[in-house]
Amino acid sequence: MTILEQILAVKKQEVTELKQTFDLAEHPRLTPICSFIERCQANDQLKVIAEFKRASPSKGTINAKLDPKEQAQIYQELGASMISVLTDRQFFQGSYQDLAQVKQTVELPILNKNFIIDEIQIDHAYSYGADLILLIVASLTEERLKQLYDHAKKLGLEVLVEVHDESELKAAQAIGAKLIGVNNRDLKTFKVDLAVTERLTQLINHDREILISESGLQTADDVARVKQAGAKAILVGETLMRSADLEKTFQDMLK
Ligand SMILES: O=P(O)(O)OC[C@@H](O)[C@@H](O)c1c[nH]c2ccccc12
Repeated sequence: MTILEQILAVKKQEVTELKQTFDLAEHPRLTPICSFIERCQANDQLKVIAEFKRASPSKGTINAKLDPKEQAQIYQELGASMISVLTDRQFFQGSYQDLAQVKQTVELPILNKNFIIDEIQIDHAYSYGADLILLIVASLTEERLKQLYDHAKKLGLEVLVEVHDESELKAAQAIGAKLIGVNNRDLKTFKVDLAVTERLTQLINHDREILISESGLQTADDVARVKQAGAKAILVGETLMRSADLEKTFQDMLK
């Protein structure tokens, strides 16, 4: 079994549990939804999506000591346009508590990073204050992708649709996705290659689709490369979570 298959098996169990324990009607959302798309449309500046990620299956523990509220506050002060919060417990050491705390701390859109396979997970994320959810094309059939996308939109959420190759990009475009995340990391092999962004950008309709380059970005050269390729935003996790001087790391990456 690949890691992705292992993760999806755990998600199936979580969905069964959630269906028994969680009901959106009993946990209404209290905060309005904060749009990322509007921020992207406001100006041409490259947007930074800063991620809170304690661990990952490919890297193990990245940084288990950081407090999500403090980290999110610093991300906001340094100019991040959105915060991404991993909420998977088993593989990424995250939680919905982290998400709720980040949402309470900052005035930025919050992206819930998880492996969504069922509507109940979307309801749950919505209830905890997520403004955007992630849908990973590689882990869904085209039919489920469309159903989950429509469910999220009905709640008023924005959806980041993640792709890694041409056929996945086609599937994202077929459902009308506006926010397209090109993951430079292959979720099956964990290999990172920024050429994935450079390849897929050519198939994107940049007038109506927003390209977000995700994963493996470390240096100013990396950032310049995906920006040059047409990325409107970058999603950075590990580099920020390992940084001992976030101000310098932001400056270094964006110079
Ligand atoms: O830590 P990195 O290499 O900067 O990557 C961040 C982000 O792109 C990565 O965490 C990610 C991209 N797609 C995902 C899907 C699920 C979990 C995590 C991810």
